[in-house]
Amino acid sequence: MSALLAVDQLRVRFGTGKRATEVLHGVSFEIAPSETLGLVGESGSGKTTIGRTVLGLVKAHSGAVSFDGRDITSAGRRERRALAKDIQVVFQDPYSSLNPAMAIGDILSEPLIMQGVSRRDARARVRTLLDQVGLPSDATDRRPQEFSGGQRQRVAIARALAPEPRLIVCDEPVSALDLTTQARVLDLFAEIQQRTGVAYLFISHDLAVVRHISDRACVLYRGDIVETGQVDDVISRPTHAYTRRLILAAPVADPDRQAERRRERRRLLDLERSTEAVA
Ligand SMILES: Nc1ncnc2c1ncn2[C@@H]1O[C@H](COP(=O)(O)OP(=O)(O)OP(=O)(O)O)[C@@H](O)[C@H]1O
Repeated sequence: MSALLAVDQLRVRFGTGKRATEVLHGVSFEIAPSETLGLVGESGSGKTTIGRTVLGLVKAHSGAVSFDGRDITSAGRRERRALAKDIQVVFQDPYSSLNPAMAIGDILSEPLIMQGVSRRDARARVRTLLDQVGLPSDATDRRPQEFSGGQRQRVAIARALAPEPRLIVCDEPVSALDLTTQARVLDLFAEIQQRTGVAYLFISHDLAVVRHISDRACVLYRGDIVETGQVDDVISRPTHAYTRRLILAAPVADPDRQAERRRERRRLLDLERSTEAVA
């Protein structure tokens, strides 16, 4: 695989001196062009920190992150600006990620104009973007608060697509949406990938969501990747106890099976705790 993004032995620490805490302990993975890599793990495992490091918002303590062969970790301001076109982001909360004072047309055209695109071309591009994410063209004059959560997330996706990026970091982009809207937005991500060839680093705590969208998946546990593979293999043949627990945590309709899964999850958790106590 020739990697679009390569993360190699990434360590991230927050704080300094005695107060420094390491939250990523040497994480490595790659994403190929047009591929979706799902990054799954419980709250606090370090998923967002990985995404923010890829976006250049968090400094690596050691290790390397390279995009298309260029080292991102040591990129200066000018290189960062160039990379910002190639690597975009969609955040979890469509309510706080869009400026409520701006009309959708301005939200989408402003970054293009800042890149030197003429106002006229930017307007035409905004119409195409709205069409691509399934929003009506009259959305340009309306403000974010006039839209539902799912529609706002479509605007956020359109904004990420505007500079024609090659990678989008999707940080829990459907977690704030109801289940039906989640499925529609996930389908939109897949459709956009087919059309544009963009790659995704898809961060989620939800294994079902990761399974729906990803080609491969990495399981992150307390700052370490404990499992990597084709998403169906990771789910059908988990090798790490934490992955097994994660799978058992997903709800099933049958109450007897649900109770059985709960017991098995508790057993694995007790086993893990007793192993930690011995260590
Ligand atoms: N700026 C920061 N300063 C200090 N600690 C931080 C900072 N950002 C994150 N952390 C800590 O790093 C750890 C990993 O956080 P991170 O947000 O990456 O986890 P996560 O897996 O994305 O969790 P969640 O799903 O809850 O967002 C947590 O213990 C968090 O408190």
